[in-house]
Amino acid sequence: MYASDPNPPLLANYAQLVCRSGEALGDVGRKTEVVMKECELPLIDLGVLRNRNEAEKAACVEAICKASSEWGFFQVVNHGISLDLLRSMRKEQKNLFESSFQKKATCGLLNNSYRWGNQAATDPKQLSWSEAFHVPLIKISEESCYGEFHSLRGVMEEYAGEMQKLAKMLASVLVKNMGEGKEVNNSCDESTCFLRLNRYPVCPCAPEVFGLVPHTDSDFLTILHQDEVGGLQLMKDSKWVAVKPNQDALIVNIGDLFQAWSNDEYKSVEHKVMVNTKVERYSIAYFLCPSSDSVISSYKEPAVYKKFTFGEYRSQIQQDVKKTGHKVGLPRFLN
Ligand SMILES: C=C1C[C@]23C[C@@]1(O)CC[C@H]2[C@@]12CC[C@H](O)[C@@](C)(C(=O)O1)[C@H]2[C@@H]3C(=O)O
Ligand SMILES: O=C(O)CCC(=O)C(=O)O
Ligand SMILES: [Fe+2]
Repeated sequence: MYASDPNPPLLANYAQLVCRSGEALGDVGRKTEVVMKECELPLIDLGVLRNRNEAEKAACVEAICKASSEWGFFQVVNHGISLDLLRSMRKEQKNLFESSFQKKATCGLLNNSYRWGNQAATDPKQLSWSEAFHVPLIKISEESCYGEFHSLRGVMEEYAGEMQKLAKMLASVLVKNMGEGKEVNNSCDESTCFLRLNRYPVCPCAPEVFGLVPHTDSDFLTILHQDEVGGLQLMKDSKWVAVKPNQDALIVNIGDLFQAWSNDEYKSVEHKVMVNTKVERYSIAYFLCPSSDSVISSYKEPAVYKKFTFGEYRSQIQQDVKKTGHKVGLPRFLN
């Protein structure tokens, strides 16, 4: 590795895993040989919610809730976030990831939130061929997070603010549809939410290695801004389908907390990222999370899941990942 090499030592990590587990890639490789069907996620025009036509507004709300139940995923256009801001954020993200692995890993950037691969993996199927900065929103305004990357700060602050507004608006639509008096908004703020900048380097072992291992998100909902490369896949009717990138749209997905609160009405769907041998990929995810002491319980009886706090949920996940190498998630809390 050269001192200026931007890539984390994923190949060495991977080779070590293949030797340690003593197995060929088996399953992972075979499954991905199947040619994927590309799907267009339900497309929702949020511009409608800003106009005065009540019937159109009601139809838009219905479309959001239907997609959240049937897909757990949808894409939104006319979301109110300027395309210039999305472009600037992407440019800054690339500039940051182009710096050396050494710098990203050791210079305390973005609250020391840099991570790569999966150091806890004991099996090639648990490896994620990617690097990320997983940043608490509350740190985004701190100058000390940016080192030499001065221009990233303003853009990231604006981006996080806009994502926060959009996520809360969508959450409020979903909550109102459940007929709930409660609001998600009170427990989610700058001190509880996260922005995750992802980079998926070119992978010589593609498609046998995941860019990001199959998982559900552990939050209320996620807003994803992906580039034009593609690679995101989700479970639909027990099959993996590939999401067709749309540069005008942001992708929204339901997380575990909304699934539990809505008593399985909204679905937190498993998704993963595939990598390829030719071109790197970038994405940014915004996670709408509550405080650790927030209680998550079904809005109606009989409840599918036991009551839990977000803190309890997260520590159970960490414990499972440590013990078994993968997240168990909601099934741990079934009644
Ligand atoms: C090894 C893991 C880290 C992760 C939980 C997991 O078991 C599998 C997916 C990872 C992921 C991806 C999306 C989110 O960024 C995240 C916070 C989550 O809920 O699942 C991470 C987890 C993590 O980074 O701790
Ligand atoms: O990069 C992507 O498309 C998905 C990222 C993701 O699932 C995550 O960060 O939780
Ligand atoms: Fe995810």
